[in-house]
Amino acid sequence: MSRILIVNAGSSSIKLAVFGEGLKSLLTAEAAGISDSGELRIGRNRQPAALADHADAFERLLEGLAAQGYPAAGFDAAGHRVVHGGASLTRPERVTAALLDRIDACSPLAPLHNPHNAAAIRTLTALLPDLAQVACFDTAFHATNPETAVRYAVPPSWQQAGIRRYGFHGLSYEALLRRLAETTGTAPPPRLLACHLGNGASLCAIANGESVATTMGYSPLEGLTMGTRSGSIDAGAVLDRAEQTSIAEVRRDLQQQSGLLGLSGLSNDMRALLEDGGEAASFAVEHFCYWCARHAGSMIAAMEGIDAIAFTGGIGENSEAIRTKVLQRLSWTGVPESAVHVIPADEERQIALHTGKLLHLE
Ligand SMILES: Nc1ncnc2c1ncn2[C@@H]1O[C@H](COP(=O)(O)OP(=O)(O)O)[C@@H](O)[C@H]1O
Ligand SMILES: CC(=O)OP(=O)(O)O
Ligand SMILES: [Mg+2]
Repeated sequence: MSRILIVNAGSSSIKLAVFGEGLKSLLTAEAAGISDSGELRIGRNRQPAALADHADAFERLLEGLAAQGYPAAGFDAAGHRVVHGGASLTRPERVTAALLDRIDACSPLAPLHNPHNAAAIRTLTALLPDLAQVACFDTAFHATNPETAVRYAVPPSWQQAGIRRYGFHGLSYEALLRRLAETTGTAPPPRLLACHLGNGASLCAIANGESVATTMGYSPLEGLTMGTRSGSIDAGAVLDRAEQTSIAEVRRDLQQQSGLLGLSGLSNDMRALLEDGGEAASFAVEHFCYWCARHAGSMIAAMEGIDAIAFTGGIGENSEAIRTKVLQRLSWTGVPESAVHVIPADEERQIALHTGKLLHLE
C-alpha cells in the first residue's frame, strides 16, 4: 500500500495531507498564521501556537503527524506544491538536484512561496534521502493562455529575460474544475469565472476547461488586493519609491506591508477585519471586493461573456459576506444563483493525483 505525504506551503500557511491506498485521505494538518498569531491543527485537534517561521511550522507539523501514527519514515512518496515553475516547468516533475536548482532560480519571482517550497523538499530529502518526491507547479495550468494575454508590452530584451505573465493558483483551479465536475456531473460551463480568494488572491477565466486569462502575472503580486500584497500598481509609482528609498524596502512594502494589512493598518486576515468592523477595516474589505469585481470584468472580457462563477480559497469558501459583496457588484452579468458555486480548495488531492500518476503508485 502506498502512503503519500502532500505538502502545500502557501504564503501564510502550510497544509499537509496524508493519502493512503486509492487516494483515501488519512489525515490532514495545517499551520496557519505563520509569523503572526499562529494556530496548529493536527486532524481535528486545534491549538494556538507561536510559529516562528515556515521551517518551525513544518517541523511541528511533521511531529504532529508522527504522534498520530504517521512518522515521516512511513511515507512512500511526497508531493509538493511549488508556486513558480517559470516558462519551462509546465508539468509535474520528479525532484532531482537539478530540478531543485531550477526551483531556486524562480525564487526571486515568488519570494513569499518558492523558498518555502524548496525548503520543505530539502527538509524531507535530508530526513529521507531515498524518498521519491514530486513537484507540482502552480504556474502550469496557465500554459494555455494565448500570447496576447501572456506578453507585457515591453522591449524584446525584457521578453528574453523571462519577463512575461505566468499566473498562479493553478493547482487550486485544476482542483476546482475536478470538484465542480464531481458535484454537477457535467462538463465545465463554457465560460467560468474562477475566484481563488485566500491570503493570496487571483481570478481565472476558464473557457471550455482551459485557462485563457488570469489576474496574477510575472509574480504572485499582480492583480487583486491581497492579504499583504498590493495587487496591481503603476510601475511608475514603484520606480519613484525605489529611487527615494531602496529596492529592498519597496519589495518588502509591496509584498508584506500592503494589501488588506496596508489599507487597514490592522491585519492581513480577512476574518479579523470583518470582525473588527471599524472604519479602516471596512475600507480594506470594500477595496478587496471592489477590485475583485473590477478585475472580474477583465476576465469576463477575455472569455467574451460568462456562464458561471466559482469561489474557492480561505475567503472564497468561508465568507458568505465577501461572496455576497462581490456578487452584488457583478449582478450586471446576469449570472443566476444556480450558476454560483462554492468549492473547497483541494490543492492537496490535486497534487496527490499528479504524484500518484507520475510515480505509477497504486
Ligand atoms: N470564516 C471566514 N471568514 C472570512 N475570512 C476567512 C474565514 N476563514 C478563513 N478566512 C480567511 O482566509 C484567508 C486565508 O486563506 P488561505 O487560502 O487559507 O491562505 P493561503 O493563501 O495562505 O493558503 C485569511 O484572510 C482568513 O482570514
Ligand atoms: C500563489 C499564491 O499567492 O499563493 P497563496 O495564495 O497560497 O499565498
Ligand atoms: Mg493558498
